[in-house]
Amino acid sequence: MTPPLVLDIDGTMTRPDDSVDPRFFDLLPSWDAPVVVATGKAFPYPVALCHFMYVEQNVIAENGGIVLSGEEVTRNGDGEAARRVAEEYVAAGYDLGWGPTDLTNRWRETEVAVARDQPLGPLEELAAEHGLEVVDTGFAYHVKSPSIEKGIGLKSVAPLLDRDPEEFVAIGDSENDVSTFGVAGESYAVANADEKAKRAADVVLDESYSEGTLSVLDELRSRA
Ligand SMILES: O=C(O)COP(=O)(O)O
Ligand SMILES: [Mg+2]
Repeated sequence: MTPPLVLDIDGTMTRPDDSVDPRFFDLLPSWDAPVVVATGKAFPYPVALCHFMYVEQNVIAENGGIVLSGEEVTRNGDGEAARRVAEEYVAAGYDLGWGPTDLTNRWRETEVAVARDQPLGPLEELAAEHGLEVVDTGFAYHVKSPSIEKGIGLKSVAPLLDRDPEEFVAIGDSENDVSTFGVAGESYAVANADEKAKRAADVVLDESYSEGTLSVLDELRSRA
């Protein structure tokens, strides 16, 4: 029996150029267990990814700020506080770093993302003043509620899929996957993962990015 999966997107389903590896479009629709996409990205991104991969929309977005399974959507976290941090950060002369369109925050509801080329110190200070934290995913700084994590999202999605969280195999690349690794029964960090993810994972893979993730899926299928 192939196990249910909880997969991170950036750094895990993607190739080094940040594109999603097209092999998942062939592999995941026929995976005979639930597949949950768990990401720090704004909600529309993973929903669209599942739609175009023709995979059921089981999504943990915004690091657990929004959780979707079937028709059920739950929103958590203090988006208002995160937006106040962003306003004060910009008022202090800094920039969120995404340019005039800033789609990543326009579609984000429960946290704020800041580009990694922006100053981190002042952002962390402002976040702490508002009871929030900053998580570095290797792709962006996320200003978020400390109590919201992907792992908590997995605990809420699993029963909706008639599964225990421990049945899931988790694959990820950064500190925002550590909580998922703690909840899933089996966890893998791709070779490009940050130190926190590598320390938290059961296994650190030799291969990076989607190559690493696909090697795990191949192995899981051979077990079935
Ligand atoms: O949005 C990010 O910064 C990272 O996204 P991820 O959690 O899918 O790696
Ligand atoms: Mg990632």
